[in-house]
This record gives sequence, C-alpha cells and structure tokens, in this order.
Amino acid sequence: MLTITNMEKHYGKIAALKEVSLTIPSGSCYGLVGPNGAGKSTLIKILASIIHDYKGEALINEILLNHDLKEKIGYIPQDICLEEDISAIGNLHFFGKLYGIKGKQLLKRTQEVLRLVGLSERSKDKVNTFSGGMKRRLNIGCALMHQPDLIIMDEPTVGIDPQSRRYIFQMIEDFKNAGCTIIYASHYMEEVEELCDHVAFIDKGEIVENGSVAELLQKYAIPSIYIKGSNITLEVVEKYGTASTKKGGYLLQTNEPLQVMENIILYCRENNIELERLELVQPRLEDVFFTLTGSKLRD
Ligand SMILES: Nc1ncnc2c1ncn2[C@@H]1O[C@H](COP(=O)(O)OP(=O)(O)OP(=O)(O)O)[C@@H](O)[C@H]1O
Repeated sequence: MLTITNMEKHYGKIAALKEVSLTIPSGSCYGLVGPNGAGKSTLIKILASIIHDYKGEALINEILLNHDLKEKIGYIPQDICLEEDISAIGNLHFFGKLYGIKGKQLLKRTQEVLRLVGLSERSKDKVNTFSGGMKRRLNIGCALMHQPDLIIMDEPTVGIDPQSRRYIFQMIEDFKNAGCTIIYASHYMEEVEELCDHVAFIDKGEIVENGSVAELLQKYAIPSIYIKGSNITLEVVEKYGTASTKKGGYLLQTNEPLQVMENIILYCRENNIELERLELVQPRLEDVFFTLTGSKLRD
C-alpha cells in the first residue's frame, strides 16, 4: 500500500500541490486524473524521487519513500527519454545498468523486455528510425528493466497511434495480472475508465475526490436516458427530469431511469407517438468530474 500524507509542493509562488493525501491499495490500477497544470506530474515526480524538496510524506508498506525504495518503482515520464542514436537494445542496457543489472542477467532481461514491449524484431535498429508509438513502448520498457512492483505512468499514450495505444493497454493488463501496482496519470478520462479500478481527481493542486471507479460513478454521475421521436417535444421530456437537446433527440437526467423509461413508453402509447429511440446512457467519469468541479476535463 502506498500512503501519501499532506503532500505540498510550491514552485516559487505557484502552489502545485496543496495538502494532498491519498491511499493507493497494493495491486490496484490507480488513475490520477486532472486537467493540464493540475499537479499530476509534480506528484508523480515526488513519488519517483525526482523532486526532493516538498512537504508531507509518502510511505510504501509503511516504509518512508526515499532513494532506497527507488528500485521498487518504475517511472515512465511524460516526455520520451531515450538516446536516439543508439539501438533499442543499447537503450535497455543503459537503463538496466543504472539499476545495477549486469552480465547474463542484463542480456536475459533485455530480451524479456523487448518481447514485452513488442520490439524484438526492431531490437538492433536505432531509435531515430522508430515511430512515435514504438518510442513510447521502448520508453516504457526502459522503466521495466529492474522488474518494479510499482509502475508509475505519466500520460503514456499522448500522441500515439491507436495500435500502439492498444499494445500499451494490453501491457497494463499484463502488469495488473502480475500483481503490480500501477499509477496512471492522464487527462483522457475514457482511458482511465477502461484501465483503472480506483481514481483520484486532482484540480488546481488539490484532490477533489477519490475512490473506486464504481463507487464514484454511483455517487456522482446522474443516470441519463436518450429519447428520440418525431413528435416528442422538449416540453414533454422536461416533465420527467432535467432535459437537454442532443443529436436530434433529448438527453434526460433522472435518478429513476427505469421508472421514467416506463412512463415515457406509456405516455407515447397513450398519445400515439412513435418512439425512434429510448435508451439508458451509461454514466461516465467525465460526468463525475463535471459534477465535482463544474468544468469539463478538456475545456
Ligand atoms: N519546474 C516548474 N517550475 C515552475 N512551475 C512549475 C514547474 N513544473 C510545474 N509547474 C507548475 O505547477 C503546476 C502543476 O504542474 P504539473 O506539471 O504538475 O501539472 P500536470 O497536471 O502534470 O499538467 P500536464 O497534464 O499539463 O502535464 C502548474 O501550474 C505548472 O505550471
């Protein structure tokens, strides 16, 4: 378990983190979600022992986070950090040696990581011949050389092709199955929804809310229904909840979606109105964030 207590960080007058406290369960995939400048990278850099001057503390299984725990952590930075003029193998060797891996063990682990990130066939090619997605995958591989228990990923899918994104998602599923703890910072809410079991929303340096994804959806996202039909008016729909227009129909927010659906079917039958579509809209994390902060994540 990773416990963060009253973490604070200032850059001059800018308060990047304000009394951040979080508990990250072992084996969870924990999403850290917030808009640009929210403080995600700052928090992650503290956990990865890159930033040292901060207030508060972080404990991994009750041991204070310090340089000695670095070998348990694999940090994948937001910016790609590779040597472009050498091969994938060369880069992996470099990072492996930084963690004290040598000799046969280094050769063996390099081959394992190349397989893991799907780059075995390009292992001898220079990085400057790689696509953006391949570089991202190698960047991840470099952080895995020492087999960390805690993997911290800072926006690992920014600017990559869908195929590499899929590949990275599959890797994350594999890490989860292997029992690793993952911290996944992103401002792509749909990625966090797909990958993470827990999430913390961070905004302006503060944790706005955190918990399991299922709990937060249940607590904050108001269920919606989508209704479409040629003779259905906003006036009618508004009788059943808060309505807005969407794609030629109406989005209706209500806490009793099934009951309201039944009522609408009844109303339409009685008034000879033909329904084109009537469906339950799944609540999304984006709605939770909006409810909590009053803003969209990517305004
Ligand atoms: N080295 C620095 N010097 C001064 N201010 C900084 C520095 N690094 C970050 N900040 C400021 O601290 C705040 C938090 O930035 P941080 O990079 O942690 O946010 P973020 O959530 O990771 O954003 P992004 O998604 O854009 O990477 C921002 O206001 C940012 O401008």
